[in-house]
Amino acid sequence: MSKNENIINIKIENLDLWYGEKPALKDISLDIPKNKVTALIGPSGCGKSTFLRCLNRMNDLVKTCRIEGDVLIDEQNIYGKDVDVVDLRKRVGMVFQKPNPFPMSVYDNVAYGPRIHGLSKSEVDERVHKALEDAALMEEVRDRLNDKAFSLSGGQQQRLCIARTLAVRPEIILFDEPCSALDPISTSKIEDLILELKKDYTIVIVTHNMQQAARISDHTAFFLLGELIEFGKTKHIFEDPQVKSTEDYITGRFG
Ligand SMILES: Nc1ncnc2c1ncn2[C@@H]1O[C@H](COP(=O)(O)OP(=O)(O)OP(=O)(O)O)[C@@H](O)[C@H]1O
Repeated sequence: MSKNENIINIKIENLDLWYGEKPALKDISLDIPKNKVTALIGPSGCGKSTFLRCLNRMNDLVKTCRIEGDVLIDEQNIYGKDVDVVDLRKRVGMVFQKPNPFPMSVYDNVAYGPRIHGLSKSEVDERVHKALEDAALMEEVRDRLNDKAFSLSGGQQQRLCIARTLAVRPEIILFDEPCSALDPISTSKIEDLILELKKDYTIVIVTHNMQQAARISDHTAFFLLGELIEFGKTKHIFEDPQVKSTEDYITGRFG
């Protein structure tokens, strides 16, 4: 058993969310363990991305969105009045479905966050190199640091976005279907990387790919129509689900 086996990193309590009048999340309670990969699965529109975005308050950007309930990170309520959202998003990084590098060089993409946070030139340089190494991209871009980020392949761009996230040293990384725009080889590289990253980070990933959830996650949460139907160790969810709708979904009977 690893030293962090029982440490809860994110505690979600009775979370409800509405877009206008329409409920999108209903009374979700869930404990996300530290240094593990937690997968969020469920059919399209069930609220996975909405739930993920609650964890770094990305839904604050949606005017019609209203949230009730608590999200505690290391026991601090991130919806509390005194919370600095910029600081929160530094602690909780996010990688999106489509690689979204900035229109600048490979180096500047990764240096962007550390520069904004006021680090010195040598500190920035160290962060960029470490992040590119940790994102398993350095070998491929060592001689291309000044090239435009858009000149990289899709899979390389996604690892660049991961490096950009790592460079600000978050504690938690949220992945919203990070492989859906990638080919199988790039997907496998990102999966290997996620398994490597969980040693240092808590990871929450939305995926439509059942095999991917089974391969890389320690815990799986199954959502349906805005409700959390079942949550548990991935092995249990996939081999011995307790709820019929979970079984129907993972065996491909709907969704
Ligand atoms: N900005 C928004 N404004 C209004 N409704 C939204 C908004 N974002 C999502 N919704 C609605 O909330 C519900 C949940 O959407 P969400 O994107 O979280 O689901 P999902 O499970 O991630 O879906 P998918 O797998 O297709 O990405 C859907 O009915 C969706 O239409």
